[in-house]
Amino acid sequence: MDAFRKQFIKELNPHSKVKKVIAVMSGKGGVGKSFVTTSLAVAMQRAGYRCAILDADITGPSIPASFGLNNQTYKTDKGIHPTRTKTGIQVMSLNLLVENPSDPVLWRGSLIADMVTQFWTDVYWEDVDYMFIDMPPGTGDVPLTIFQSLPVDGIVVVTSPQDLVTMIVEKAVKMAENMDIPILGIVENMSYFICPDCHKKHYIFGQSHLEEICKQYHIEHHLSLPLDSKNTQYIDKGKAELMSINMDEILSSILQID
Ligand SMILES: Nc1ncnc2c1ncn2[C@@H]1O[C@H](COP(=O)(O)OP(=O)(O)OP(=O)(O)O)[C@@H](O)[C@H]1O
Repeated sequence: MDAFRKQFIKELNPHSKVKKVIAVMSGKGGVGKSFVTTSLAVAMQRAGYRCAILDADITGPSIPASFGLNNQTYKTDKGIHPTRTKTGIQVMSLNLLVENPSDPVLWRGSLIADMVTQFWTDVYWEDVDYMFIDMPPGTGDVPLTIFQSLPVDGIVVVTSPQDLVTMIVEKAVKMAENMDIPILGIVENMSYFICPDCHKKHYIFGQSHLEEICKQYHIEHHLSLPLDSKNTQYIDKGKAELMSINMDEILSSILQID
């Protein structure tokens, strides 16, 4: 990281240990960024690494529900302890701190960015190999502040196959480039659907533009994920850790960070 960027980075809680930080971002909402964050953390934890999820999607925090987590945080002299999932993934989210998770968060951007920064400075993250940040959607003020405040080692961009999204994903890729943070891969979510009756692949949102984008921006790793109702059900029931999605293409890129 260059000296200019370093001066804005906030100090991690001195009791915490976090080796690598991966931000999962999308150019716009509704592409399944939280789903991909969850899938990456589950797959990486299954591969034997100690993982954490920092839920920075403050206005739509869906990570705790996908693991069936309720308010189980507590505070000691080391800081606020994150909640652990059944397989031991450490999770911190605003929804674990508020009394009523369905209350809307009516905060200005600066307050949201402050909250996320506090998840870095005040939470006690215990021996984390890979922390995944579920970023707020888009390329606006809040994601920008988070990228400037936290030492992100790499970015995974999530997209969906509509034509319109191509332009928006380019915005996300360019934002990463401008900040000089490497793009570890692009995940095209809901890329296709396999019909359970005829077993044919259907491209319900249209043809993919993933390869063109990756070629244009020299991004080596990309992955297309199907829309699979079995996985929606696992998430809805709070059993994300039972999903089996092959994320190897992106995991291998993450594992290459020095
Ligand atoms: N590939 C997929 N297969 C099955 N279900 C999916 C898939 N991607 C997302 N979903 C489901 O769709 C719903 C919305 O996904 P998610 O919460 O990740 O996205 P979002 O909040 O709308 O978008 P984002 O996180 O990009 O702002 C969730 O119930 C999730 O489980």
